[in-house]
Amino acid sequence: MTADVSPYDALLLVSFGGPEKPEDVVPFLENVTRGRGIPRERLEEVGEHYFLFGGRSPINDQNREFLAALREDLAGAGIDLPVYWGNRNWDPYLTDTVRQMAADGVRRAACFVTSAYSSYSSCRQYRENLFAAADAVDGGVENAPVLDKLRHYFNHPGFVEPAVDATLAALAELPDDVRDGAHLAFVTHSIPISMAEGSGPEGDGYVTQHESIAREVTERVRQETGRRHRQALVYCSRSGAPHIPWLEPDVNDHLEQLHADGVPAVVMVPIGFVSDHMEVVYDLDTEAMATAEKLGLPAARAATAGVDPRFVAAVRDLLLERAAVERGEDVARAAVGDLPACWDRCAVGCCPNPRADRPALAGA
Ligand SMILES: CC1=C(CCC(=O)O)c2cc3nc(cc4[nH]c(cc5[nH]c(cc1n2)c(C)c5CCC(=O)O)c(CCC(=O)O)c4C)C(CCC(=O)O)=C3C
Ligand SMILES: [Fe+2]
Repeated sequence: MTADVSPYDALLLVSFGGPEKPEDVVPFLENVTRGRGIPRERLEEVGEHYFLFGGRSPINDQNREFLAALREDLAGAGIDLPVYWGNRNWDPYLTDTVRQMAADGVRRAACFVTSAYSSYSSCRQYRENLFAAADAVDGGVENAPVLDKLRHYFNHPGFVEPAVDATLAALAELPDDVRDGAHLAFVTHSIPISMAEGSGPEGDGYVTQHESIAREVTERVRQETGRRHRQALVYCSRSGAPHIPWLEPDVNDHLEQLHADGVPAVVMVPIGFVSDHMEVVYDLDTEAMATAEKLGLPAARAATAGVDPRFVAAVRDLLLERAAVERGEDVARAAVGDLPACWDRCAVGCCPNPRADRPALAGA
């Protein structure tokens, strides 16, 4: 593949956003949960997670690092392309960034979202955010840059290989006498079951995609260690009203169960997340680690992809792949595991909005 990025003249990093100081926490939570029926007690509890870390989420700094790494990677490959960054829930907001892109004369940008899987929250909602940002440009969507969302990358080798190495490193942290019997707990964000059922073009995409990668990482770990560790997909960060069912088991309940079953140790592998943001440093490193400690269950947590050079290079690969597709060329799409590489444009009914039909970009 050549380093031809045409028809793109910019890359846009799209992320969730997070608060940076204590005064930001409540307005940030209001942005996230506007119109979503999250109980007040849950918001107060989550606010406390942020206050425990000084009112500052790590996510924006992680995106700044990722941006710097991306720019370096592109420059190193001889690609001269401006890289922008915009968030759904906090400054820099996508609407401001897309306005700036329009003012800078950007015509067509490839968008990389810091969320690897299908679901309303992790895909269509970002597509709605992209539409709203384009629509907020003077003159509306017609005058805004064309925004193409790059395909899901949960099964891109640049995302999976760092997870394998991180799992091996976490296993190595466990005491020698419990390592071989350790279970792997692959962790991702819980979502409402109705949202999970509607995810992806055929439904159940969220769980199916995670399960595929959990199996692939487990198999690659076996190839390295000669051990087939038992594994399960479990969930963190359940929100919403208690009467609405969300994906289970919760990681803490899972740890209790492992302990009750006599499992000697566990490695938590947060395959649902691309960096060590609040869900990871609070829900796993703080809360789930406390559960493991209380149980006397040796536990280690695998690192997320973060700025691993292979993950950063995966963004370049996805950009060049999509650019070639848009130029009408044949491309080989990198993918590992038992699912094929994902589609470029989401199907019409993919990951429906549970509340309202809002316009979204980057669909068929
Ligand atoms: C699938 C998924 C991902 C992974 C994909 C992706 O990355 O997009 C994700 C990531 C994140 N979620 C984050 C934070 C929050 N998520 C919330 C609430 C919710 N998340 C949901 C789903 C997801 N969330 C859902 C269905 C809700 C209920 C409300 C709604 O229907 O939207 C709430 C409200 C309080 C609460 O109820 O927990 C907060 C504060 C942060 C920032 C962390 C930081 O600050 O470091 C990140 C990266
Ligand atoms: Fe979330």
